[in-house]
Amino acid sequence: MSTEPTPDSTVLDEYRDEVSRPILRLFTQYGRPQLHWFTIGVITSTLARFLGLVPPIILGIAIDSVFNDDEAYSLPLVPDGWIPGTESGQFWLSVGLMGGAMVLAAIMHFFRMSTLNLFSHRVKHEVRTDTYRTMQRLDMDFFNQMQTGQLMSILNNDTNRLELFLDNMTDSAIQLAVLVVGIGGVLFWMNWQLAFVTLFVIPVAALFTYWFMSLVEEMYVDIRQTVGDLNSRLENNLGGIEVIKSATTEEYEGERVEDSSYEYFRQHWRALRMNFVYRPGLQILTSIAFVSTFVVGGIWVVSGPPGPFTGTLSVGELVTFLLLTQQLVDPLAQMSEVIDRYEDAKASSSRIFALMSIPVTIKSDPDAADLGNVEGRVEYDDVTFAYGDDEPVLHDIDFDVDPGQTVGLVGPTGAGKTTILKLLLRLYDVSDGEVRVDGHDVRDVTLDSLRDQIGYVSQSPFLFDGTVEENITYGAFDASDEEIERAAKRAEAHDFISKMPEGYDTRVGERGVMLSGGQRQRICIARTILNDPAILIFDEATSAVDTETEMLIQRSLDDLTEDRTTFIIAHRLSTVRKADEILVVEDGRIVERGDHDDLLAEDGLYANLWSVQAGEMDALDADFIEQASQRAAMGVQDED
Ligand SMILES: Nc1ncnc2c1ncn2[C@@H]1O[C@H](COP(=O)(O)OP(=O)(O)OP(=O)(O)O)[C@@H](O)[C@H]1O
Repeated sequence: MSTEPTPDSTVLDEYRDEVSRPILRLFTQYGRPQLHWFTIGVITSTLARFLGLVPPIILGIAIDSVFNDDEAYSLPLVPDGWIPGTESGQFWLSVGLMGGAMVLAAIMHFFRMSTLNLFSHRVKHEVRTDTYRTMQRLDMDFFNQMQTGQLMSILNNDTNRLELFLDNMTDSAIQLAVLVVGIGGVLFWMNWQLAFVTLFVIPVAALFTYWFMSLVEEMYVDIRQTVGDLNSRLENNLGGIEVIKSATTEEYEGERVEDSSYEYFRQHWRALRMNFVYRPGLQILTSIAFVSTFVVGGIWVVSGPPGPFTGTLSVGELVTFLLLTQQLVDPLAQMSEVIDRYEDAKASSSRIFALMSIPVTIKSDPDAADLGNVEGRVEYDDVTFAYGDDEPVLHDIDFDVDPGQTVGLVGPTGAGKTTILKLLLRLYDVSDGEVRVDGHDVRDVTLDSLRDQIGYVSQSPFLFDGTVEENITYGAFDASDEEIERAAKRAEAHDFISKMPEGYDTRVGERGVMLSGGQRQRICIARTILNDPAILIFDEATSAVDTETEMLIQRSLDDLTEDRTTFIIAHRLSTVRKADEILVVEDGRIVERGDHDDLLAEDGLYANLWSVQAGEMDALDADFIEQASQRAAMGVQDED
């Protein structure tokens, strides 16, 4: 069974170790704004528990004074003048007081549950939204290392654990505190000697609990981590279900899920086994308290004070003692659940706070200026870049682009083309050198104002689950129907959208699965056009559409790109042949630059790539080549 730490567990562990007192922090940071609900919850819970003590006390008094006639009827905190003189009056007073206390306790329980649940749900809501907001601002490096399933597990499972802890545990802890203090007080007030017999278990239970907590703390951290690992595995597999089916690896994946699930089971079982010792242990302790009280009290009532004890004990007092002891037994035995939830919540909140304390390096400087509307001059000044601590993938990248120019980036796969443009969006910061837009270093302007000026159609177009229209208007939410349609027409998307059953209202499915790759690309292009940025980046944006559609898209984008700085990354060299300048990237360096004709004349890598593409066509069917050359010739004539 694999217990290798996942990369994301090491990222989180690093920061988790620095999180101190996560539960206290949870209360101070997120509980404070909801303090009023918490306070009402604590007060009503306390009152409800105290009211719960009234019936046994009244019952004891009634047994001794009304039924046995041993003692005068007297109630604590009630002046004797208020008490009826007749036995039947005292009987009905007892009934009324017990009934009243029970009804009041029920009302208090209603308020206790409503307020504590409101408190815990609000805290959970705040923690979850805050964690999400913080998380989405973290650096791309972080997302590269973390698994989506782990993040989902923090946002969902861990925050749910907090809620479970906050409502149930707060209530149980209050119950326990009130009962220990309240019952302890009443027992001491009634008969301090017998109270010692009943309550000696409390310090023993506290020591036992401390021992248990110190043993299970780390186990709960491991459990939370394995839940995340299992989530990641499931998330990965569901995302790759097509690959699994086509590679017929269902059996293999079934085993991998089984391994992850078994690991979760194993970790959980470890903690549960400890619980199996702790829980009955507590039960034994509380039973000892009950039985000892019964034995000592019983002997006392029947044949006078045993051993070192002195004074008298009535039957009513013993009944009250036993009923109250019984009330203490259950909550004490439930302590294990409280501890369980507490440790779980502690592990969860330390993961949440660890995530929140991860430093963000790609952020707007406090003195950062607003970039405003730009002309579109872009300069790369001797840029070197490495992902994380890896070897640099870009070296001495140096080029200038005038406003309105179109620049093509070509080169072998993995050469660094996409990375170059990610630096312009400031998804990563350069290791050395500078990237400037209109003369401003991208690190000196606010991130939002920079990214607002840039439209990026990525290599793997991403659509949100929603309608076509929602996807096109993403980021330009108040665009009119005409604007949406115009953008779609320019992206050559309007025709296929109109043919869909519900047109622009057609749902695209998760990640746009109900559309073809080319359709997804065109919707992403329409989205970018609608946002109307000054700088456009098309990263293999038309790689999934056929050459004819690509030509049509290019033609309709011509006037759009005319006065905007445009970067086009393409493997299909015909896509960039019209560019003002083409940068040929190889192994993270710009090895050639110039326009199409210059580069062909240079007879270097570009010319080779061009011949390879032409060479591939030689190997194709003669008819197709004939038609394709005619189309290519048409495209060239158009360009001319
Ligand atoms: N997030 C990342 N973390 C670490 N290395 C990365 C990451 N993304 C890319 N790389 C590496 O950086 C190098 C350049 O990748 P990049 O995606 O920029 O190449 P590219 O020229 O755009 O390739 P392609 O044409 O296949 O899209 C590659 O060696 C790649 O493995």
